[in-house]
Amino acid sequence: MSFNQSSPIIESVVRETSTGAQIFATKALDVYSSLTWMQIIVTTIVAIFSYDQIMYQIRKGSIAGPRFKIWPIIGPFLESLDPKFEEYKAKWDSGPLSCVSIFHKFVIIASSRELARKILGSPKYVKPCVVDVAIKILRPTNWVFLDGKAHSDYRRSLNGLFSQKALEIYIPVLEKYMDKYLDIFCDFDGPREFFPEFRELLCALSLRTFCGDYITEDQIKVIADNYFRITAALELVNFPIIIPYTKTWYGQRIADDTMKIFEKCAGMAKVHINDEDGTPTCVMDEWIHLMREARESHLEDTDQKLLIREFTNREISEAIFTFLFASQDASSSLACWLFQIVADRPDVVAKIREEQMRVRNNDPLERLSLELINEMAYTNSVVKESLRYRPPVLMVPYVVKQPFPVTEDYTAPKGSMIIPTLYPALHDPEVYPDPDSFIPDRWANPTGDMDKRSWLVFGTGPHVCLGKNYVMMLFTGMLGKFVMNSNMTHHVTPLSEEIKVFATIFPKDDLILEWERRDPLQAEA
Ligand code: HEM
Repeated sequence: MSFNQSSPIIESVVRETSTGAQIFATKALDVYSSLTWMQIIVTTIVAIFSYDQIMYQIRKGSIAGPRFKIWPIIGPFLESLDPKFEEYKAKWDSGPLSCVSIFHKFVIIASSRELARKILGSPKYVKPCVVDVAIKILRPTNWVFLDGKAHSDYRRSLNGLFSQKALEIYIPVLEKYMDKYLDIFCDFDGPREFFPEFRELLCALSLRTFCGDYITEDQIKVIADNYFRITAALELVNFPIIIPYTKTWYGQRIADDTMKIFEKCAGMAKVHINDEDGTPTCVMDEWIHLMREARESHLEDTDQKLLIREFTNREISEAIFTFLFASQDASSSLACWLFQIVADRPDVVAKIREEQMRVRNNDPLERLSLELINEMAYTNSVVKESLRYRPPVLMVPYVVKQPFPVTEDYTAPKGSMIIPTLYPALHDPEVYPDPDSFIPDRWANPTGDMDKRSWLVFGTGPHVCLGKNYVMMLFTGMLGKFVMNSNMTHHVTPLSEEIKVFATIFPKDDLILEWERRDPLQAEA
């Protein structure tokens, strides 16, 4: 007997079942027609609320989290619009795995070093979570939405843009703008908030690294002034539909205008490299140069062809936009904490100055190079410790692609958001003794895996930060130069050490600094 032939037994079961179903349907209809509208509405609401609570209990299982969803359906949505560091910390401290549920989203927070690493290194189960509007703002064709092999192939073609050889190329441009901004800072009259100043500095440095001289001062100013709208539009909790004159609408307009600027720059870079046989000086040049090299050599080396393909100006503009997006907030956060921390510690300042003069053979005018930066071991330790002590990225949201056995006792359900947290991992006393103290010297002789597996500032696994070497190079070079050539005074307020969350983290008083020029060859004043 085949599966699609019916037997008498099955027929009778079907007959009885359908009679039962008919009776049930008739009864339900009777009950329904005897209900008032009010009763129907109340019953529906009770059913939805009960479903929401039951689903929460099932997904929560044994992990930490509120016993019930206190605010039905929305959960802690209102709190998440104005995130507080202390609330995050309380959540991390509540257990290695904890949860919240906001609307239909079930969110799992992993706050131990081991779990954070496990999640970031499990591309089979998870992929980076992007907010719904991100597809509209960054455009659906953007490489950041790729997953699995498509993502790793694309990444291989981008890695060359941040290789040691490529970083060397960007240094002269970076140094020119570091000098320019240090002059601006020293010319300011008295103290001022440096949160906006550092955001502009970092935006300018990134845009010059990415687009070189193809981008104009005016375009940089417009992007720097409006960039905060993009950050606001891509916050984790935002309305998924773009409504005119809302945060997401402004964000999308700024993103579009910025990508149009980048597209034009990419066109100019192609002319410079391909038609004029020019030398690369920025990321766009280097990208086009790598494409050209691959094109010219692919006959002998088929692997090259796989590695570098022909990218359109539009594709380049979209990728460069993601670099700006990935770098802007995190780098501004690092700048704020780094300069606040250093300005507060004269002993650290003295050591940086001593090292700067030593590695430059007492010539403060020596231009930066990768070789010189690599010799600045102590200055590099200060940057590293600042990143550990105040990691700009607290958490990295991922989404579960298939049921994920995170621990022996808990499997994260498909579709839930899972957030490995970096701050607790970088403050784990097992790896970083006395974690709440700023101790750059801990990096002189790193022990165990503190600078390897546990170093989660830039994430780990297939999505590890593309710009991590660039960040260390840029900030080591910049800190050395700024500390050698200026005196910084931090005007401490009761909020200086408090942490404000705006995508990344910043001092709550927006960092009040005052700068004055210093002659490194003069004896210390
Ligand atoms: C202090 C500065 C920075 C910090 C702390 C930082 C941190 C991070 C973190 C935590 C991730 C997620 C990694 C993961 O999911 O495992 C990431 C991803 C990424 N970062 Fe950074 N980042 C910084 C600066 C930059 C810069 C300057 C660039 C670009 C030049 C950049 C480009 C990227 C890109 C493209 C990704 C996504 C990589 C992928 O999905 O394959 N970042 N970054």
